[in-house]
Amino acid sequence: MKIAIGSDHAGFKYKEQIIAHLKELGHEVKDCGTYSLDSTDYPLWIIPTAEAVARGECERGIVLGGSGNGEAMAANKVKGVRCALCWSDETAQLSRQHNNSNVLSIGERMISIEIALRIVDIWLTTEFEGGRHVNRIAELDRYEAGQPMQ
Ligand SMILES: O=C(CO)[C@H](O)[C@H](O)COP(=O)(O)O
Repeated sequence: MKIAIGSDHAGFKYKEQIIAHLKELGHEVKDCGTYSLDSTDYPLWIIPTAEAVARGECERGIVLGGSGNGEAMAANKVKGVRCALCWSDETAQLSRQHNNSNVLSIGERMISIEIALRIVDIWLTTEFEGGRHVNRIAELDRYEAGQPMQ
């Protein structure tokens, strides 16, 4: 799978470790930065990561920051992106099964690297359930396309 990944300074260390992990698993990685621990603004790196997924260059994306909150917000500004902030096995699993998330957000200051890597593994290998969730996502897509909810 081709995976885009991006972080700010607060997610940089885990980004580097997750890149190594993904490569060990045989995935192709597009590193969208940042490239150092120097303080920076997360939208600069997260939006391009999400855009790589939205335009189909990458199948999935992973974004990281201190909490992962702003990173999820930034990624979800990009049309076609469904970014989920995950902090446990179950949130990672459900973000795929119910939400068909195509971008994963992780907060480096919130969880250990061991949990982060397990979340990545679960998120990459869990399938979307479909069924009742298909229409819910279609409703989001319709709203994103400018159609009224009712
Ligand atoms: O998680 C984040 C956004 O949601 C950022 O990584 C965090 O706000 C950076 O904080 P600081 O500039 O204090 O290192």
